[in-house]
Amino acid sequence: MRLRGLYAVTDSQLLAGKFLSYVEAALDGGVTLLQYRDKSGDETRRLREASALLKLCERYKTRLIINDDAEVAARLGVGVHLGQTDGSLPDARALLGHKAIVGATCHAQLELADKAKADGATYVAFGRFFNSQTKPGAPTCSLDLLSQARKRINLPIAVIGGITLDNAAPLVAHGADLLAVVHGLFGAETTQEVTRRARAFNDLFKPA
Ligand SMILES: Cc1ncc(COP(=O)(O)OP(=O)(O)O)c(N)n1
Ligand SMILES: Cc1nc(C(=O)O)sc1CCOP(=O)(O)O
Ligand SMILES: [Mg+2]
Repeated sequence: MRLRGLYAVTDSQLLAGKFLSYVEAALDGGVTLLQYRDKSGDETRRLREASALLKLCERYKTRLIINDDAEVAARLGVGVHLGQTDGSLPDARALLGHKAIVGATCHAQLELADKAKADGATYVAFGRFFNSQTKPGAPTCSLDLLSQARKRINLPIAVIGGITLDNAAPLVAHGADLLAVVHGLFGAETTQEVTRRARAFNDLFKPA
């Protein structure tokens, strides 16, 4: 499977009261990867919500990724996204097997991407590219760094941080494969608008 297109990332606060309906609306518009990102620390909730997302993903033939938690990913048989302090990537790879998607945060550091690749990552993620309501304090990353990464790293590249339909096109032009988006997708007033945005993000990958 080619990892290219919209990478929808959930946010428990933003999606409170509309979690499954908004995620399904995004899946309707087309999602290459769906990341379950929950920072509540409530493991029971995490397993319950991730299981519900897995059912939806199976219906839409979308791959599910669990943020931070390789154990939950292993229980569900899905992929994981690990930041620099989220545990060992080689251990996660060993736990999940060679077919699992394992992503790694590389901030704005090419050396971290080299290491992630050597450790068995499926994709590398750079960010944040713009002001982010979800994670305002994340380190910043430039388009120039993205171009360098594209030349140097032969893995799918995810980009993240403040991405919207208005600012995403240059990221694709500079080599991004996956647009990882929270607010720019789910910060919509209606499910119809979520679906429209998902379609429009995917359209950015179509040849002109
Ligand atoms: C696709 C993608 N890229 C980066 C991140 C950030 O991961 P991390 O640095 O571990 O920060 P948290 O998301 O855990 O707050 C991500 N989740 N997804
Ligand atoms: C979870 C996350 N990680 C980032 C990084 O730069 O590593 S930015 C970010 C937040 C993404 O949400 P939004 O699309 O609302 O900005
Ligand atoms: Mg993390």
